[in-house]
Amino acid sequence: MPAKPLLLAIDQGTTSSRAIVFDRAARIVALAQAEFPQLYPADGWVEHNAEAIWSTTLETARQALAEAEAKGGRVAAIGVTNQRETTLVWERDGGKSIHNAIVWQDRRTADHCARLNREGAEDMIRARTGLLLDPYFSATKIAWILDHVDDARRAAEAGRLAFGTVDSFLIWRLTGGRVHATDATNAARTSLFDINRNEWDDELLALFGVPRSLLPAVLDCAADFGETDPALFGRPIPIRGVAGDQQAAAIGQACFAPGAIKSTYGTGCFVLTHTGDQFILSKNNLLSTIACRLDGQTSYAIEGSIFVAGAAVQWLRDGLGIIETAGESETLARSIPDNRGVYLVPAFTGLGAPHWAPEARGLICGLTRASGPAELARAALESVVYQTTDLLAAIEADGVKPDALRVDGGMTANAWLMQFLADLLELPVERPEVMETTALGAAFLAGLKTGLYGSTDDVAAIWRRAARFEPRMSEGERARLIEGWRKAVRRALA
Ligand SMILES: Nc1ncnc2c1ncn2[C@@H]1O[C@H](COP(=O)(O)OP(=O)(O)O)[C@@H](O)[C@H]1O
Ligand SMILES: O=P(O)(O)OC[C@H](O)CO
Repeated sequence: MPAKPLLLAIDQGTTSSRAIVFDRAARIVALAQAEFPQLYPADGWVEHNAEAIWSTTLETARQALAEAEAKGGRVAAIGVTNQRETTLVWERDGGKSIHNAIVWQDRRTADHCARLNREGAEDMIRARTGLLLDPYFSATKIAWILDHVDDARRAAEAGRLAFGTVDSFLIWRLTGGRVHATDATNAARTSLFDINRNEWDDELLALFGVPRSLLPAVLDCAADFGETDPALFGRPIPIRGVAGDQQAAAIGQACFAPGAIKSTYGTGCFVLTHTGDQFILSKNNLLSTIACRLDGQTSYAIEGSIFVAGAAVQWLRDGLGIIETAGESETLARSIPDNRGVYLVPAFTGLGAPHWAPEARGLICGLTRASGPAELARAALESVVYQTTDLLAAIEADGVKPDALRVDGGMTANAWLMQFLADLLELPVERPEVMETTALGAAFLAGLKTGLYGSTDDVAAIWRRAARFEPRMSEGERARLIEGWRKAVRRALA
């Protein structure tokens, strides 16, 4: 009998690299994870060492693969998913990165963006890419590397350098420098890719000062990304799926139909709503982006990002010291009957969508002499929910009406929070059995290309719900709580 076919997902995230092997039924067979250092060389700068990204990826992939195959299966293909926007430039000869990776959170190119904004470029960028003009995206990070590393611009123009987001860099390394490719979802986060025409855009390249010779080929999410160098895993393994991590999570949540929506609650929170094969330009400060591209068919999404979600709970633990574990936030929140008028706006690094207010800072209001750890913990958890209600209001104002929210990420372990979320959104909240939805999405893509799954319907049939939270709060109570939050946000913005 042939060995059971397995899929290896490489999930290269902001704080760690993970490798997970799934069987066809989406059961986890093996998992390995390795953290790597965050580098903060100057105020607002965030970098990763390219070799640390590579070595943790290779090490965890080898570990998970060996463990899974020791149990009797055989990895048939690899899917790659990654922190998005993070930018690398490397030498085509030898593959050495010419600078640390500049991470998505890095704000060093704010001036460059402000200049382009003054020149009136934002409308054109928005219409073609669906993105705002912001240092978050790759284009100005590439230009910064070319302008700050000796001889880089000349080398780029001579075709000696390659650019890639993390997926592309890993594919280059995994294939021994034979494949320079990315997928449409990652290309869509660079500000250089026209998501209507599905092509790199010469005017955007000229605007940001990026030579075309640097760019990878853009493939479907389920496609032939080459075979791994046999020296890495003892045999060549096909790479057949790639997607940015938030898009991969939407795929892992089987969000394939217009209106399907997922929210990932990790350090930050990312909400993606599928809008079908229509590119809808958000009129409410959300991003429009590619959800997935399969068989040349592009589907789109509207995305809202919140910078502080689980990070507020980390602050309760590491900043205030009022809890020892993240799970204790739930016990504290449950210990009081309501929020007693206390609100926290966790604008620690400004506010993301739909406010986009980098200058806003956090505030706590409504304190009385009786306020204590329970009120603060409850306010921190509630803030994550209120921010999601702001996003959902913007999504609905863009004309999309979801009928349930699929959630994943570390914070969704908190059942109190999930119930409060359902109550405030007036929407059922669904938590899946497999919480590793990002890795699962990458595995699904590789499985689609290798024929392990015949279609996205096969994938959707595998998705299983573990819990469903139904809204049950009265309308009056809900309106009162949201009004309190809106007042607090107005104060933070002022
Ligand atoms: N029971 C819980 N209640 C509230 N927050 C939690 C709970 N468990 C974990 N978290 C938060 O979830 C985050 C970790 O989630 P994870 O999905 O691993 O994030 P990331 O991928 O961004 O590192 C942390 O910020 C942690 O504080
Ligand atoms: O690595 P994560 O999970 O923090 O995700 C990062 C996002 O892709 C940034 O856009």
